[in-house]
Amino acid sequence: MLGRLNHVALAVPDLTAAVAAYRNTLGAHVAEPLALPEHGVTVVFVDVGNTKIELLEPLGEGSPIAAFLEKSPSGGMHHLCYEVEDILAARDQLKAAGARVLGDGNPKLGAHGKPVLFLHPKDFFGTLIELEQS
Ligand SMILES: CC[C@H](C(=O)O)C(=O)SCCNC(=O)CCNC(=O)[C@H](O)C(C)(C)COP(=O)(O)OP(=O)(O)OC[C@H]1O[C@@H](n2cnc3c(N)ncnc32)[C@H](O)[C@@H]1OP(=O)(O)O
Ligand SMILES: [Co+2]
Repeated sequence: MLGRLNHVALAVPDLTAAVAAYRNTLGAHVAEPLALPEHGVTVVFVDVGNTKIELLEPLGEGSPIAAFLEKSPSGGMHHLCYEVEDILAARDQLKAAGARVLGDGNPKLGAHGKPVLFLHPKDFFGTLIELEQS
């Protein structure tokens, strides 16, 4: 089922500061911020060659990462995103195996304009998993 690691997401309290640190201190290739109001975040992708780092900042009320940042005010690793060839087949296989698919279970378009789903962190040893259709 799992393909390549598409990105590792880091929730940050201040996206501007995180972009400056990655661009200037770490010398990384940093893309422009992308507001995703339907997901309650603003994201910036950092290309590190073999995968991407997704820097996430809350956007608007009720952001799904607000509670995470309340628990970890300086930020932290938020989720891993794996690519899957067929996200609906993957979803059905995971549900049949008893995994919890978050939301209404239907894929939404993510930051790359491809369908994504999330799996509950409690079902995967404390790590929030995102699946993105490759
Ligand atoms: C899709 C656009 C973009 C992209 O890449 O294309 C993105 O990635 S957007 C990313 C932001 N969107 C999401 O994260 C959507 C999925 N997330 C959720 O549905 C919630 O955040 C959820 C259910 C994971 C947690 O919700 P909430 O924080 O309100 O619930 P709790 O505080 O009750 O947490 C329950 C339990 O889970 C632990 N938890 C929460 N978040 C994480 C996390 N990121 N990693 C690991 N564990 C997490 C939390 O600590 C609670 O544990 P407990 O031991 O019960 O205290
Ligand atoms: Co993501």
